[in-house]
Amino acid sequence: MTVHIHPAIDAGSPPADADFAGGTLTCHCTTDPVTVRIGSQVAHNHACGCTKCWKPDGALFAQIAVVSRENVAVTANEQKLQVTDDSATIRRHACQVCGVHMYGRIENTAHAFYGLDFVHTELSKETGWAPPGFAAFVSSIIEAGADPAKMGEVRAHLESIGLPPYDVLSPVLMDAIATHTAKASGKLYQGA
Ligand SMILES: N[C@@H](CCC(=O)N[C@@H](CSCO)C(=O)NCC(=O)O)C(=O)O
Ligand SMILES: [Zn+2]
Ligand SMILES: [Zn+2]
Repeated sequence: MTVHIHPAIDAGSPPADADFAGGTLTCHCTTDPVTVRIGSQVAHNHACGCTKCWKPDGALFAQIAVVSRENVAVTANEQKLQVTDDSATIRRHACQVCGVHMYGRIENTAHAFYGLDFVHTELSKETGWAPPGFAAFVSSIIEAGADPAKMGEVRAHLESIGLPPYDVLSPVLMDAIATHTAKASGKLYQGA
């Protein structure tokens, strides 16, 4: 079986451009598309298997990265955006017409990732974005209907294309969350 992860990832991601300063994300509407200007490079780009992140039709995974919220600006047709789930930590702003998620924002100031927005770089025509470096929430693809018997094959394929598979986030991000929690509870000195 050939495993298809995501069209942009299957095609092979171009390398990051060291001087890359961002680009414009455009939704899939053929008329009056929503556009979002990203004013910097992104970080922690990854394949995400969770059920909440937007995936192109037929894709097993989403491709999603983070960027400082001050570098995210809706530049056209903002009236078409609606939050998919008000109760989610990440408030995903989706085009109501085509369904594409344009950015996800954390409004909880106490959250470890407050200040970061979640974006799908494949919505931009520019090249030079940081490519995905790992796969997160891999087991979650089962929740979306993937065959549990195929998980060994999916994980082996992710490894083979340089995306180490994790069932939560990457160790770097999980350590960042735990550090934030430990500082908040006083187990770790705030200045560490
Ligand atoms: N099994 C669940 C997991 C969903 C989940 O926790 N997703 C993560 C990662 S999204 C980007 O990497 C998360 O942080 N979610 C918070 C939120 O969505 O608000 C499932 O698959 O649904
Ligand atoms: Zn749209
Ligand atoms: Zn996700």
